[in-house]
Amino acid sequence: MDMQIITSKSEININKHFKVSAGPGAGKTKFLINHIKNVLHNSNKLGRIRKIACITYTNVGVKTIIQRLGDEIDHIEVSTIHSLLFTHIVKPYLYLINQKYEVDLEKLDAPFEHIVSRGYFIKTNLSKKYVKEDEMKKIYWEVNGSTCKLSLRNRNKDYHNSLFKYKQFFWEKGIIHYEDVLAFAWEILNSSDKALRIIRSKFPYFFIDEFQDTNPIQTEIIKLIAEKETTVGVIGDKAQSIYEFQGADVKQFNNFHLPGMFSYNMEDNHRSTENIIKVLNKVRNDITQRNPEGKVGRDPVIIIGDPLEALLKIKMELDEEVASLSYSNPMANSLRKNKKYNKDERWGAIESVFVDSSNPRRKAFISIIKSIEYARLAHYKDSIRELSRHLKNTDDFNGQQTALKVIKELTNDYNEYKDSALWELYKKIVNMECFNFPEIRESKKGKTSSEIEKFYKEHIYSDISMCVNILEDDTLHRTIHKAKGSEFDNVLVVVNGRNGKYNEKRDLGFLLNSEIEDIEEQRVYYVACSRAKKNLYINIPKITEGAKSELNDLFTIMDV
Ligand SMILES: Nc1ncnc2c1ncn2[C@@H]1O[C@H](COP(=O)(O)OP(=O)(O)OP(=O)(O)O)[C@@H](O)[C@H]1O
Repeated sequence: MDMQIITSKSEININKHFKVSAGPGAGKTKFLINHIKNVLHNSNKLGRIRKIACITYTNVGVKTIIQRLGDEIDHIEVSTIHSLLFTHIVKPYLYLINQKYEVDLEKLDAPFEHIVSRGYFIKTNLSKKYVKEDEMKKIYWEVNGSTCKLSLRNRNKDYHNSLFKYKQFFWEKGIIHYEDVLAFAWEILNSSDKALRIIRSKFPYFFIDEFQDTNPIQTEIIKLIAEKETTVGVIGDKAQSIYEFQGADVKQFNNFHLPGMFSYNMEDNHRSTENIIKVLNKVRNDITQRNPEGKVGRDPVIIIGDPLEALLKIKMELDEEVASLSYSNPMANSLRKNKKYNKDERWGAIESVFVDSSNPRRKAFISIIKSIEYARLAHYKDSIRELSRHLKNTDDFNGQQTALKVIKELTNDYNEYKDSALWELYKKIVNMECFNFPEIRESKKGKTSSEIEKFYKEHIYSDISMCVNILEDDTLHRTIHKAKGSEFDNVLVVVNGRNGKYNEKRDLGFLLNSEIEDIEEQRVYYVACSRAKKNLYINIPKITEGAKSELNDLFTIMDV
């Protein structure tokens, strides 16, 4: 079938599978909203328990779509793929395949992000096979015959049995990870006609936004569901595929085809000004976007110097809100907290920077810090969930009531410990007597302190808390990965290099020598730039004369 050009307002056949491909700001999400309304008004397949499944990549995306649907949310389930599959397939039907996995079904509540457990890793024989603990972040599932198999990214060897054993330590506690949800759901649907029939009958329409970041198992699940009864629609943009590290594979979107499927394209960019679209068109070779509303603004700016100073300067000049989009969590947190990013410090995920020889204490402390930071952003659900699993005693509400009390106290007293050594928070926590971990033996006067005592006494709370990854970040200062699908009037894109080491050829490559089809990092910066409606700023630490003359005609170049 040929590709047809549509706009976000076009009406298409509601009972045919479809795929929409288009660049940023083309109106894909707007089209999806209009299409859902079209289905709601014209389909006779919907009912009280027969709904449209509308899948988006993050919970922030879910919120956006719900807002954009307005009052018309009956007969629609807007959800992330993990949440939908967990609720409708894994939770009710895991028992069908659980003989093999032995998940504690009584304790199974909701899926978790996989955080590498040193304790469980040590209990496997993986280190004897020269697998490093850190590599466990790269664990993934792939379809293998009628079941799924565990592997490690970038490793060809078969580690399935050992990885399975590692995972079982979580499963026997009722903990399953997001990646497990997809694997379990696929296996259930592949082996149970009943489960497949039920999901098709619950969802006669299945639409998926941001499909360029689908992973191979998700694609297989969608194909199974689409075989009959359910109409599937996928929407995406190959240049916005930025989750390769989580197993997303853009080929899945490019090659996605269903029998009888219609393919559509959209050509315009309704979001940004002509000046910004010119930059986007320079980065991208496969399409040239137009600016149908003729929006014109100021030239984008390359601003050289410290990111926080750049942000403050732009805010002052525009006298408007400015969103900052960074590659790493610590940088995003630093701009949100108005605290300078120090590239000489050891930045990284909190799990990798937090040092403590006692595993229960380390885990509890990481959770306590995460929980405080989530609560400060009013993400109370995540905050309570993080904390309640470390409490000494549970209550009638699975520890949630006690967790809430603790969180309230810790957030009220935030100013007392935020700029002090972690030791302040540690003493506070010990006094609360709510957690179950061994206390740190403090050194006597004049004696050398242990590494652990030093760590707690030499690290400032606010530095460590910068390493917390905000799960569902809807603040103005986020990582680029969390800005997918969003848009802001004014955007500052922070390009500060890998681990604070800036290399112009590599880091500004998306503007100087674009290879976005091959280099994910360049796509990430492309996505960031395309979030801007009115004003785009790109912050870099320095610039060469060569780059200046190359970028002069599209950008204003200035120092902080
Ligand atoms: N036909 C249109 N006329 C005017 N504005 C439109 C039209 N279609 C979309 N828009 C506006 O353009 C902006 C981008 O639309 P939308 O978010 O749907 O694009 P998208 O293709 O999903 O973007 P991305 O992939 O970059 O997240 C939104 O502010 C939307 O309201």
